[in-house]
Amino acid sequence: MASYIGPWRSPAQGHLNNDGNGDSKTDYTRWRLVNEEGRQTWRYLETDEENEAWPQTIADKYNLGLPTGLPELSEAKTPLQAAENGLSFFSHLQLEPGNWGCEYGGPMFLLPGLLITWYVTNTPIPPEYATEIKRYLFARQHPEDGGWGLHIEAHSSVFGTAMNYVALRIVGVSEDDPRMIKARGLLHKFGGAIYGPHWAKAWLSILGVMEWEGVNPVPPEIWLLPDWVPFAPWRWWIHIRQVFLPLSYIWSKKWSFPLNDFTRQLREELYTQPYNTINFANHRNSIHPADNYYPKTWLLNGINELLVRIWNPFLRINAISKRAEDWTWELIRMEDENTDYAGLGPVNNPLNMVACFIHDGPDSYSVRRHRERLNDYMWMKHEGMLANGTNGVQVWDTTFVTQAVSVAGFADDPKWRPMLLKALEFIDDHQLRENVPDQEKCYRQHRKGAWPFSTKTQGYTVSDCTAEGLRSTIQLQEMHNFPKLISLDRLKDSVDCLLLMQNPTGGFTEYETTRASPKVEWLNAAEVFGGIMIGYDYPECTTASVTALSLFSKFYPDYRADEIRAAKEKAVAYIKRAQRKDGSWYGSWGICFTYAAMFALESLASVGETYETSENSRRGCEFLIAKQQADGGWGESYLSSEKHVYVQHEKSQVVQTAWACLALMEAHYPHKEPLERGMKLLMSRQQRNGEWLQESIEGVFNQSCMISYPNYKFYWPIRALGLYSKRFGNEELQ
Ligand SMILES: CC(C)=CCC[C@@H](C)[C@H]1CC[C@@]2(C)[C@@H]3CC[C@H]4C(C)(C)[C@@H](O)CC[C@@]45C[C@@]35CC[C@]12C
Repeated sequence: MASYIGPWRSPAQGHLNNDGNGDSKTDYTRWRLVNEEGRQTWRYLETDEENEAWPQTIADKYNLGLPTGLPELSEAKTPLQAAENGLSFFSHLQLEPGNWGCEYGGPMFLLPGLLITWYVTNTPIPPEYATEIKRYLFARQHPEDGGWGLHIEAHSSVFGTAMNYVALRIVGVSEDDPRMIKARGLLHKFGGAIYGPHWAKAWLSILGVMEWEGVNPVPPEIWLLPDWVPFAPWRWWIHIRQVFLPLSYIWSKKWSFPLNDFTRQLREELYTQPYNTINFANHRNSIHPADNYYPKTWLLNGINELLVRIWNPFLRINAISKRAEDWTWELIRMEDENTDYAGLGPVNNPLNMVACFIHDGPDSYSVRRHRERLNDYMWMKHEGMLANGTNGVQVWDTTFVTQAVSVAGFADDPKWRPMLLKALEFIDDHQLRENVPDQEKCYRQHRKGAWPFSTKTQGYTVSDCTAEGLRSTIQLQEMHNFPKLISLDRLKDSVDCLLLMQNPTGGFTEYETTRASPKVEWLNAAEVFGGIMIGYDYPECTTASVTALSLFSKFYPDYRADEIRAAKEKAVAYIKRAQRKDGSWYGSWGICFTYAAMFALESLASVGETYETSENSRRGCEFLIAKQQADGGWGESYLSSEKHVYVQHEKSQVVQTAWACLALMEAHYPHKEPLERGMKLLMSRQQRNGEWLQESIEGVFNQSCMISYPNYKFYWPIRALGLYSKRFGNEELQ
């Protein structure tokens, strides 16, 4: 049977080991994380000379799961000693430009999209990548049923199984491999790939193993709607519109990779009946219940019917389609140029590459630059190679590390100053200094003064990243006397930027102000994600903005004082409205109620509302106290995010214990005993070299998809342990 042999250079056979499952494994001592001004890529050193000349760093070893050789530390007897031991370990993981790096995996639909893109654009996949991608995907296959889900902890679905099956075939795994037989068996039990959601169908059509008739319409003409139309696409949530954009271009062209032996073979594997006998048009709306997290509305189904049965065959006018394609292409080009082809994220970027391949041709600059840039999304870990959810977590992590050191009381200790100075330099380097050219034309939010989530190259404003960048800078420069690398004017720019991000409701969205009514959610075609069509108010983004603005006004009370006061008042009113009857807040970006409680209670405290003075603060604390487990810890399942109710995790989690304790301490919760028990749990899970081990997944997006924040297990416990000692003294716990 045919199987795909990629256009790769021959595998570096001498460097392949066996991973114990019969699969080959690269030599992990040859991998290096290259970090050029925050741009992170992994390199495999082919020759022994190179390998000797360029030793692995501790961070390389740690990220790869190799022994770091870091020593055992003297046993921590107090929370402060535990915080210091934690920082001691974590400081070794700082990278040369001053940031911290980490995996940002979790979603199981990113890597297949990248692989399909590489395949259809004839991009060589380095053999060491292929070997490690194989290992990662098999490591993440559910052993019970052979499938994959939406994210690493999710139940198997058609989306996860069909896409990852294809991914493994692209990297050269035989269809006769017993694990593939099992996966295919499950896929067939689900009814085959025709029961996948919209995005799966679109990717498979691009690869040429599904027909475009099976994909609900993605008409580029919608981009020609005047801007005043309440549901015009520029008003949609940024990730959805930036994915819809290249997809609409590709859909309009009905572009598919030309059939070859490999894709012909895949067509036989993905379905339960011969490919030529499938009426794909009848399956546009076929979706397995395992994938149907958010069923499409009758309105969207009705629109799709009209588009397919009337508009497409009879009313679609070539001249208008051409204008729409030209305009979508112009927007794709602007996104690529504004991000130096790094893109907003790991779904729109590969799709943009396919669009460039179609428009500019295989050897164009745009395709070549995308080819280089897609590597920015790849990450190596002990299980193999995966695709990250962004091109890194650089700014976000670095700001929280500096804050943890400050809150824990270590920032004035000369021992930590070189580390902090480098971190400040990184934060300085990645503040966004200019708006993008033609900001209005490409519908971008103001960004001068903002901080992004990852790097300045990606360059998208994120409200809470801006807030945290501002906060870290003020802490280091004003409270701990670090050099003023970031001028007051630049701090003012970031405040201006934040103020521009507030919605009339008082709340803050993450990337942009809300541009449309929640009714646009009726047009959500994704099926696997909820709350994705517009930018909503988020408690985390709002509370982080309030906390940062409060700190800014403390040091610079005269700058836009009335506007900041008014913005904070409106924001606090929103935070109180968003609080549920039981005292909790639903967290959208971390799991879940525990995460939101930390940001909410801290922001209330920043405006003087604490347990003693505020009913909202009190209710927030009581909610958390009721969730503390017998072992002193807190643990919340990712199912909270999906179900919108608190779901207890079977085991207390270090990260959530730190969040809950920080929330209570920031709110000045008056009883020490629950906090002491929380500290004991954090200390009991710490290893002798100061590290904490990975537990369950920490982050989420779109309510259903989980995403990893591995550095949370370091800086949140350090911050909590340190703050505890500040509040209650440096005594041994009984
Ligand atoms: C196109 C789709 C549906 C998937 C691609 C993934 C992205 C939607 C998300 C991957 C990273 C996210 C989660 C990103 C990460 C940081 C958060 C945050 C913690 C700063 C949060 O407080 C505000 C929102 C975030 C920016 C995020 C939004 C969604 C992602 C880009």
